[in-house]
Amino acid sequence: MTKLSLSKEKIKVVLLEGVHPDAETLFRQDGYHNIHIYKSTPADDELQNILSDTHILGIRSRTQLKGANLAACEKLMAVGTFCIGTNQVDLESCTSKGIPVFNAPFSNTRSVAELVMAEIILLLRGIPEKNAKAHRGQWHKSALHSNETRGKTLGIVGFGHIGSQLCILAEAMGMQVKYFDIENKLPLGNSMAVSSLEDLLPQVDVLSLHVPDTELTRQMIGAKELALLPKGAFLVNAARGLIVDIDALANSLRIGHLNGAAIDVFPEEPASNNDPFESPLLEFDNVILTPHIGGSTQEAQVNIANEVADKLIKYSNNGSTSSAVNFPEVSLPALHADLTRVMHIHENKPGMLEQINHSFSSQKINIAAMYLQTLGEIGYVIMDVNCESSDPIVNQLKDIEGTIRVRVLH
Ligand SMILES: NC(=O)c1ccc[n+]([C@@H]2O[C@H](COP(=O)([O-])OP(=O)(O)OC[C@H]3O[C@@H](n4cnc5c(N)ncnc54)[C@H](O)[C@@H]3O)[C@@H](O)[C@H]2O)c1
Ligand SMILES: O=C(O)[C@H](O)COP(=O)(O)O
Repeated sequence: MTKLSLSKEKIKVVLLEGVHPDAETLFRQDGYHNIHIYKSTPADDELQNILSDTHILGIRSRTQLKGANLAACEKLMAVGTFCIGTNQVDLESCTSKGIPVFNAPFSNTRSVAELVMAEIILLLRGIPEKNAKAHRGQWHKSALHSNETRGKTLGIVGFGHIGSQLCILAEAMGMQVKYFDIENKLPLGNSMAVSSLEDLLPQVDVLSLHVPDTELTRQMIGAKELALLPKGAFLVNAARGLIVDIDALANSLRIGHLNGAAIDVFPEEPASNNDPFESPLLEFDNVILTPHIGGSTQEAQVNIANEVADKLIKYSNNGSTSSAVNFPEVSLPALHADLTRVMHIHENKPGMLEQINHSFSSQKINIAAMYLQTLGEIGYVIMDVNCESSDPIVNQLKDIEGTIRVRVLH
């Protein structure tokens, strides 16, 4: 069995934010027992303390791994975001520290699309308002502003995994789908691409957002864009809170321009279920408010736990970085019993390989196999070698200027 330079007993795995227990099970089955589980994100001081000796960290969308938190991660080897989004992590800093970040790019796609489809039906029937009134003892039987989905136009912003999955569900319900994406995307079924957001907005009955949180998407739906939607339209946001100007949305609902909304994500979200939730949208009966649960189904959480834990374990056990979001991707075979695997993460600049090769030849170490991949500023080279002790070569490799990290498997 392959031995890690740091034994599995010593590798500290921290799983925050109630990551599904299947992840812990997978780590334990593989021999990792130094596992620490937290239901939410600890407060900043405690978090920094926890992170100071953590080797493998699992988070969901809430924990911010930036600035001081990331600076506290002196021993961090790999990060798993047990969700789709990775905007909560400073990916550039992770890369420059030689830390690969893994996510689950489509394990909760279906869950989000189903929730959004359900919300579209409820909004078009005016259910949120009728439900709220019924809870207050008011009977509101009326067909006014109550419509079928069939024949209505759904505008989708971001035609990626979730947007396109939603398109399939919406078309099955008889909706006409029009979408805007910054990339050229294949129109599925009868859907039609629209060349700009401004062109899309006036054409839709319901607008649903499925873009990541980036500099380009932050506040992409503000007062101007809301005004371009037809009077009586609906907005759904199950993407990220900062994509919509929430005050402009509240204003549009207040003046009766929008007829309702379904919002799952907010510019500021409570750190845990014990913290209060505040939003300018609380006053509106015609708004469905959900606590960022688009991907929170048993099916999705089980899939995510297994997918991300598996990627983290593979990286720790054999160095594979397949589907890392910020790192050169290398898929490695199992290490031959007679060999030692030396993994060298370095700044991607001319002359590195020459120096690495020279280190091995000067110590008369035969290289049995070599794998190399680079991505932007970073290079990752893996050598399976014949050597009695790895300490001398590791020390020599660490001395090469531009070396970020060296790991060894026996
Ligand atoms: N509410 C939840 O629980 C939940 C669950 C999963 C994902 N999400 C959010 O949903 C987002 C989308 O998920 P996905 O899996 O579909 O991602 P994806 O990467 O598959 O698709 C995103 C699409 O948005 C497009 N895009 C990016 N910038 C754009 C811009 N400025 N204008 C127009 N299009 C743009 C991309 O080209 C891509 O096609 C995630 O980034 C995440 O933030 C939320
Ligand atoms: O990015 C995601 O996948 C969603 O926002 C879900 O995040 P969560 O796991 O924190 O609910």
